[in-house]
Amino acid sequence: MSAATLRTKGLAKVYRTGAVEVTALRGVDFEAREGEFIVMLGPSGSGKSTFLNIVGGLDQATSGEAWFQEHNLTTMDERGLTLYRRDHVGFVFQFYNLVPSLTARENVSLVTEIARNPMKPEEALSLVGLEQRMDHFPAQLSGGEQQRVAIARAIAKRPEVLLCDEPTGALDSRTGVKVLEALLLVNRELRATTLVITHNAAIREVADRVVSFGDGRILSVSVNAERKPASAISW
Ligand SMILES: Nc1ncnc2c1ncn2[C@@H]1O[C@H](COP(=O)(O)OP(=O)(O)OP(=O)(O)O)[C@@H](O)[C@H]1O
Repeated sequence: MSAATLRTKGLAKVYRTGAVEVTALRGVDFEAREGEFIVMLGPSGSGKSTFLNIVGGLDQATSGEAWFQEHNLTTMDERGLTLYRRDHVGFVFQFYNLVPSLTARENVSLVTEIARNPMKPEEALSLVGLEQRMDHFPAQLSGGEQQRVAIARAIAKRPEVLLCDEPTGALDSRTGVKVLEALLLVNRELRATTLVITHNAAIREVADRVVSFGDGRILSVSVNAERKPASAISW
């Protein structure tokens, strides 16, 4: 069994806004190995995005620990977290956040220009099946294609960790399946540890493991003895 890429222990997060406190995470113990594909389910407000943001170095825990390989993210300063995000983490969100005035190729170049060991934008776009669309602007692409550009942008730096928050949330079933296929392919090709948050329970079938959140905790973890291909699911 390969070593843990991500690990948390007693991870807790309290948001304070003025006098109001919201406890988003209440002690989460978690481990993800190299190359694992993990689907995270749970009701709205159960802490999934907060968890993803902390292991992605976008937010700080209130207590507990989060580790990337041998690096403790919870004691890292801002600069360390910036380098961690830049060099090791790819993010994919529900809304693609592409620059409208740049082509697909140029959107991916934004990342490859600052990464340490990037692939060429063309290689990343080919991996997600967009070799014919590199010179199109976002407005000339469908929602699913725009999301695949966003995936190409996230993976062009060859991240060890790929974090996806509702990547198919804005897409219909057929388009969402294509996006899921792209995620599964890059997970296989790059061996990036991949965490996918979704409200869509059908997606659980493609995962190695399924983690269910509830009220700031992990309520259950299940292992899929058999994984379905994305083409076998719909919603
Ligand atoms: N920046 C913030 N400031 C204050 N409270 C926050 C903040 N971000 C999240 N919360 C609160 O923390 C709790 C967990 O939110 P989080 O977004 O992690 O849940 P989630 O499971 O991802 O929900 P969803 O599925 O709706 O995205 C919620 O009660 C939310 O209102």
